[in-house]
Amino acid sequence: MSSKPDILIVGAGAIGSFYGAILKKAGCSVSTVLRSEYEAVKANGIRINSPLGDLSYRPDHVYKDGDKPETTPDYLILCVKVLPGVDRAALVRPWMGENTRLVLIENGLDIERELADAYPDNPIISCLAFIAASRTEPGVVEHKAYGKLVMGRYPKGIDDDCRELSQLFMDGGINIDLTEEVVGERWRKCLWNTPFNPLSVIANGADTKTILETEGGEELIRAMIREVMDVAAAEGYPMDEKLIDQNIEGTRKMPPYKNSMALDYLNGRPIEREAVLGNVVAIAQRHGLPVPHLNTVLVTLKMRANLEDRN
Ligand SMILES: NC(=O)C1=CN([C@@H]2O[C@H](COP(=O)(O)OP(=O)(O)OC[C@H]3O[C@@H](n4cnc5c(N)ncnc54)[C@H](OP(=O)(O)O)[C@@H]3O)[C@@H](O)[C@H]2O)C=CC1
Ligand SMILES: CC(C)(CO)C(=O)C(=O)O
Repeated sequence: MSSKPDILIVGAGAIGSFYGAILKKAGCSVSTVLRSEYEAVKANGIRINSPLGDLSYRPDHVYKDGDKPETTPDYLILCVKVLPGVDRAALVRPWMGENTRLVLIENGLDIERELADAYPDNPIISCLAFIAASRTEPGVVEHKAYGKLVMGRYPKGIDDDCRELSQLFMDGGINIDLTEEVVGERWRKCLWNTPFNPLSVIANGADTKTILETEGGEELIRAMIREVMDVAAAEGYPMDEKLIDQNIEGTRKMPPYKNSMALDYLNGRPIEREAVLGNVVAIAQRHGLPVPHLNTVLVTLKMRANLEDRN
């Protein structure tokens, strides 16, 4: 029996499968809850093609929605897309024990609240993933680059659970930044995701190079970043102006890149519009702050969704 914590990944897609592999490498028992890829993973395990080497593994248990587990995990890592109509609190309910720590590795803003409300006695660790990974076929994940996680206790602080989990990820070969202010870090990541992800969808799956090099593209991104910054400041998370240049310069240095929302759009999957953009606009409205660029993009995406009968 391993003395390492038991891990359960709910939603073992690109992110869940990859970080599950890292914890497996660190010696943890790692089980998964799957939906469409259940049969494939049960039969063949999970294959991860990665610059870090062969990270393929067989989960200790492979569950599907509706299964009843015999034990509950020490850490439940939730990695489903944050979508309207997906009740994440209900999704994890069968697997939550009294002492289970709930870990979110998901994009977006204000995405912890529904889980904190549903499980007030379970600690929540909120994480931001800086990684390029995607599913290529059932049970197969292509990890292209990066992998760092920024991690902190929600709503704030760093506790022993954060320290234990971050050490396990580091043992598995991943860089971790622990933060006292994970909500502020979500805002900081949204400086990038909130402009780039939705624009790439409106632009029919455009990559970062196309977005920045199209005439007027960089100006549009800058205006959107500034609006996100204004909303963050109104929420109590002021940020340095320099971050605008840093986000642009950093993106220009990357090879042309299609973010996770662009990939969802291109693959006909629902996009995380509300988590990444709608919530920012809603918070701006609460503060009476005009965010004309963000709002235009949001409404255009809603029109597109109506036309295509998607979310
Ligand atoms: N991919 C990336 O590079 C990055 C992703 N992120 C964020 O990480 C999060 C996860 O993204 P990613 O891994 O790419 O997404 P994927 O779509 O690859 O994975 C999501 C997984 O959740 C599963 N799922 C959804 N609903 C259920 C359910 N009811 N029961 C069981 N499983 C379910 C999906 O199954 P099914 O196949 O049936 O839909 C799928 O396996 C998102 O918030 C994303 O924004 C952040 C940074 C980078
Ligand atoms: C920042 C980035 C681009 C990769 O980590 C991401 O969050 C995404 O693809 O949605």
